[in-house]
Amino acid sequence: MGPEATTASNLLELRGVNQSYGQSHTLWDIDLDVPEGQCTVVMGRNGVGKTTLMETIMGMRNLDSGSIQFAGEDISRKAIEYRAPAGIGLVPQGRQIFPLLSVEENLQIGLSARKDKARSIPSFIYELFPVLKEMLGRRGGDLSGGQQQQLAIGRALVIDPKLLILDEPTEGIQPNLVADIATIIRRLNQEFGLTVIIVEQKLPFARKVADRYVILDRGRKVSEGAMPELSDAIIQRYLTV
Ligand SMILES: Nc1ncnc2c1ncn2[C@@H]1O[C@H](COP(=O)(O)OP(=O)(O)OP(=O)(O)O)[C@@H](O)[C@H]1O
Repeated sequence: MGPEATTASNLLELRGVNQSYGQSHTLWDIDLDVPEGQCTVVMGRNGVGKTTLMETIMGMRNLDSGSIQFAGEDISRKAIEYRAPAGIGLVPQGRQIFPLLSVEENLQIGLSARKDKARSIPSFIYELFPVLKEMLGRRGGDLSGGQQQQLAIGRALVIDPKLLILDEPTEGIQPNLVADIATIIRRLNQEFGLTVIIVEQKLPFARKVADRYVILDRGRKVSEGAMPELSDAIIQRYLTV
């Protein structure tokens, strides 16, 4: 970044984060800056700790050491129940739609985490995803993969988050629908001003939606930068299987 570039302030900042599953040390000394209003993609081969990092940000995993600042507040020791109302929404890996509940009930589950305890689904969700409105009474399990992904994103949005985390949103989605998901993420980021973190394996998709990249390898951050700086040498070293 040249000296003339203005530095965006960080909505989320991790410093020296370590995390373990029992004896297995998974995240090592992670520093992560997530600039407000930008889309950051987290990449890396299978099993390097990407999902664990997202779950740590959500408060689903305890820190061994280090700190997490969100919107200027230290949330390192705050419980998971606090983090959604504070403004962090998660679209989990595999989507985690409740198959026997209706679309409407799946969305209402997201509402319970709202700070203001609002009872109704914000109308912008149906503007973004008209198909959800048409299918409100249908069971989650009867939706197609692409529709379930829209439902999972809609459920994360009902809390009106400042930060939206999507863990492999294109996994198991038909290739022709992947572009739709890219468009949705772009809109959320640019029109709605949401700060976004995506975990993603598909490089063309990452290049399309993200401003910045971060690469993990065996639990450590090994590279980061503006998306155009992601070189073939880095791809070869850390991403190619
Ligand atoms: N609940 C758990 N208990 C114990 N070990 C776990 C648990 N979840 C993940 N791990 C281990 O932690 C490491 C990191 O896994 P994680 O799922 O975070 O990686 P990932 O980069 O998201 O992988 P993928 O791309 O396959 O989703 C792996 O070695 C995994 O086996």
